[in-house]
Formats: sequence, C-alpha cells, structure tokens
Amino acid sequence: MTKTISGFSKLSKSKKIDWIVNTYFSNKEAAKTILEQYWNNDKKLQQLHDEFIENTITNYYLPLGVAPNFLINGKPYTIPMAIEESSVVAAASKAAKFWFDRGGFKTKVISTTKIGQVHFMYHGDDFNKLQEFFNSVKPKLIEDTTSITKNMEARGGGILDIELRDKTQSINGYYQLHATFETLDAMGANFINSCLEQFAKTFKNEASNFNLFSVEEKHIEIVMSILSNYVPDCLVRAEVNCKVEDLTENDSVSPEEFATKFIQAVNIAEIEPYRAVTHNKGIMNGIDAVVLATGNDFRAIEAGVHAYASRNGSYSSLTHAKVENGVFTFWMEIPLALGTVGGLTGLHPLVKLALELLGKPSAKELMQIVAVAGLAQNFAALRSLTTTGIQEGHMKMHLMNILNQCNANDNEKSTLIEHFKTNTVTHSAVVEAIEKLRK
Ligand SMILES: CC(C)(COP(=O)([O-])OP(=O)([O-])OC[C@H]1O[C@@H](n2cnc3c(N)ncnc32)[C@H](O)[C@@H]1OP(=O)([O-])[O-])[C@@H](O)C(=O)NCCC(=O)NCCSC(=O)C[C@@](C)(O)CC(=O)[O-]
Ligand SMILES: NC(=O)C1=CN([C@@H]2O[C@H](COP(=O)(O)OP(=O)(O)OC[C@H]3O[C@@H](n4cnc5c(N)ncnc54)[C@H](O)[C@@H]3O)[C@@H](O)[C@H]2O)C=CC1
Repeated sequence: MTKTISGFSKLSKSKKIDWIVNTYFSNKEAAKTILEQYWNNDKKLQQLHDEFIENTITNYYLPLGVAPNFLINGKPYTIPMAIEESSVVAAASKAAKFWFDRGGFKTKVISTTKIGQVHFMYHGDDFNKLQEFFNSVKPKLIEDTTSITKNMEARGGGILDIELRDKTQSINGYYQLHATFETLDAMGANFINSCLEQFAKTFKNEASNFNLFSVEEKHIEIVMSILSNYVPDCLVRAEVNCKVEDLTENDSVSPEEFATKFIQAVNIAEIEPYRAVTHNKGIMNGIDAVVLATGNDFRAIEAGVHAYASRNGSYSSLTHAKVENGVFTFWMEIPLALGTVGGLTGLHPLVKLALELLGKPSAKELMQIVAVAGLAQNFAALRSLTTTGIQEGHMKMHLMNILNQCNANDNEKSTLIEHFKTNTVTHSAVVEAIEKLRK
C-alpha cells in the first residue's frame, strides 16, 4: 500500500485518522483508541486545540508542574513548568528553597530591543549612492508603516531605527536594512515581519524611481524580510549571592570547598565547549519549561540563547560565578524575547492559568522569571554534579518512570519507593527488585 497521499490537508480529522491508522498500523483499532483517548471531552476546548496547528489528530500531553518558593527581587513566586524530564521541577524547587533563605534572586532587565532585517541585492558599485538613496527614503519607510505601528506607538513602542548595512565583503551585491524595534509585551514576530515586508515594498518601489540610479541600480532585488531571533540587546540578568559561609546546608562538604568546586565547574564550562553545551542544556531545562508553560516560542528562545552563548567565537557557559570579599556570586545574562500578549498567550487555557499564577506579568517581568528558572536549574545541577553526582537525585526522581515501565502496581510502587530510599536506583536494580518481589 502506498504511504504517501495528495490532498491530506483537505480531509476531515476523522478521515485523516482513518488514513493514518490504515496505512501505518497493524493494530488499527488500538492506534485509533490511543489517539481518541487524548481528545478532550469538551468539544469546544478540543476544537481550540485542533485549530492551533494544521493536520491535528490528537493532543500531546506534557505534565505541567510547579516550583514553589522562588523569591525574586523580594517577591514570592510559584513558577509553572511544562516538561517531560524527571528531576527538573524538583531541582528548581530545591534551588528556590535554598536561595529563599539567602536573600532570593536579584534580577534586572538590561535592554528590550528586537531586530529585523530586509535582505536585498543591489547591483551597483557605488555604496555612497545607495546610502544617499537610503537616507532620502528612510522617512518614507517609516511613514508607510503607520497603519501597522499606530497602536504599538500609542503604547510606547514601535520602530526604533533603520540602518543600511553593507554586507558585500561576504556576498557580492548583498545589503541589509537592519531595523530595531520595541515591541513591549509582545514577542513581536508578526509585528516586526509586517513592518519589514512594508519596508521592502517601499524600498523597492522608491528605488525604481530614484533619478540618480542607473537602470540596473534601480532594480533592487528583495531576497527576504524577517525578524532575527538573535536578540543580544533584549537582555536580562539574574543573580544570587550570599556569604561563602552561608553556602551549605549540611556537614558533608564545607562551604569553602563547595564554592571552590562550584566555581571550577563553571570555569570549565566557560572554556570547554563539550562541557558548555551540557551545562547550558541544564539551564535550558528551566528556561524551556517556563517558556512552554507560558505559551512562548521555545524554538526562538533556544536559537537566540545558543547564538548568544557563542558570541565570542566559541560556545561557552551562560552562567558565571565568583567569590569576592567572602561573598559568593552566581549570575547569568541572557537574551529572551518573550511575550505575555499575542501568540498562544491569550488562547491556551493552561497558558492563561500559568500567567495568572505568575500574577499576570509584563514581558519584562516574565524575562526575569524565566532567567531565574534557568539560573536555579543550573545551580541545582552544579550542586549535585560537584557533590553527590547527578545520578543520585536524578535517578531518585526517575524511579517512578522505571516502575511504570515495569507496570508496577500501587503496592509494588510503595514497597520499592521505600526500598530505594536506602539503595541506589539504577534501571537494572529496579527491574531486579521488582522481579524479586513478584516471585
Ligand atoms: C533531585 C533533587 C532535587 C533531590 O534532592 P534531595 O536533597 O534528595 O531532595 P529532598 O527530598 O531532600 O527535598 C529537598 C527539596 O528538593 C525539592 N524536591 C525534592 N524532591 C522533590 C519532588 N519529588 N518533587 C518536588 N520537589 C522535590 C523540594 O523543594 C524539596 O523541599 P520540600 O518540598 O520537601 O520542602 C537534587 O538531587 C537535585 O537538585 N538534583 C539535580 C537534578 C537535575 O539537575 N536534574 C536535571 C536533569 S539532569 C540534566 O538534564 C542536566 C545536567 C545535569 O546534565 C546539566 C549539567 O550537566 O549541568
Ligand atoms: N522567527 C520567529 O520567531 C517567528 C515567530 N512567529 C510566531 O509569532 C508569534 C509571536 O508574534 P507576536 O507579534 O508577538 O504576536 P501576535 O501577532 O499575536 O501579536 C501581538 C500583538 O498584540 C498587540 N498588543 C496588545 N497589547 C500589547 C502590549 N501591551 N504590548 C505589545 N503588543 C500588544 C499588538 O498589536 C501586537 O502586535 C509567536 O506565535 C511565534 O511563534 C512567527 C513568525 C516567525
């Protein structure tokens, strides 16, 4: 049977499912049952989810957890986290609790500028002439976007500037309109892209009538108009600090030794890309989970953050740590273009709930919360890595997943949870213990 189809997008949801199960599954009924099991009984709610994307066949659940006890600039928060990986929420919660008693997290939004570019080809050899044309047309570029920018300007945002950039050193004939924007509480992708497409239209039209251009020069080719997800000027800083002597909770490691090893671990991630990638993955455990829970675009955040981590030519740690005058400081500055309006934020009921849980933050406040979740996660991971090792805590949290894989019943679960309080969790140890129990 052929495994391709034309016109799939035009089929109804049930016809799409029929084609999928008939084409790809041996047990068609079982496949259909799983897909239908995840539908919501509330038809309106299901339709809302069906319409978020295209060719929807069912819902894909991720758990929504919460990490309480975050103190950020003196304000308490419970942070929502949507994530599939065990131990992330526990780690965030543990770090929150630890820093709650040590002054909490201090954060600051450094800047909020977003970027968009019109990429174009100009076939002339006189850059000055192109610059002259750009200077003459710049007011019109802005004027022609009035209908798009009116409301954003009324709120205090809009287009900040447009520059002409010469990129011919890299590609023959390649130039850019490099524009900066303030999009306030919106992530801004649609706003920026609409402005850019209008710039491109006006720029091309005006060039065709610019008297100083030759016939060839008049023919500007627009390649594309798109925002950039690299936003090094949409930056937030999150920090924790305390006296070194306050760093520990138990006697297993001295505070000085803890601080030294912790800083060594950060220094290694600063200079060693193999470690930096894993180190930053741990930071993104926290960041992505809050970004997802608040309905933001995690691909945009991921791309922008990793580009920032490579900004000095080598992939490096996003966090830094030091001890100065007996004070331990651990901090991070990262770019986060987030929205609390637009996109899914006003549509998905759980996203609305997550934002309400956070006290309906502005985009700037959300930047600070998300950065804190990343810093907390990294603190928890580094603390485990440099003391007990990661597996102890991680596997303790992962135990339930292994028990579920083994189809453990409630009795078996409680017996084995008790057993593994004093025994090391590994996959084989759990399987062995469950087999023993069932004999
Ligand atoms: C896992 C813990 C927290 C255990 O830590 P613990 O000390 O065994 O936990 P505890 O049972 O003593 O509880 C202390 C607190 O931890 C939290 N906590 C504890 N258990 C739970 C739970 N079940 N549900 C919710 N919260 C939990 C909670 O805040 C709790 O306080 P309480 O609520 O009791 O007042 C610790 O070992 C830890 O932080 N480990 C780090 C885990 C981690 O980073 N996981 C991420 C996945 S690994 C990875 O992807 C990234 C990595 C590590 O590769 C990055 C890198 O290399 O840098
Ligand atoms: N490369 C990328 O990152 C791309 C991302 N996207 C998607 O675009 C979406 C985000 O685009 P947006 O323009 O942010 O969303 P959106 O198109 O839903 O619009 C947000 C709009 O809300 C209005 N608004 C109301 N109150 C506001 C306030 N206080 N501050 C600012 N604006 C306010 C403004 O008109 C603003 O343009 C996301 O779903 C993202 O996945 C789309 C294309 C490319």
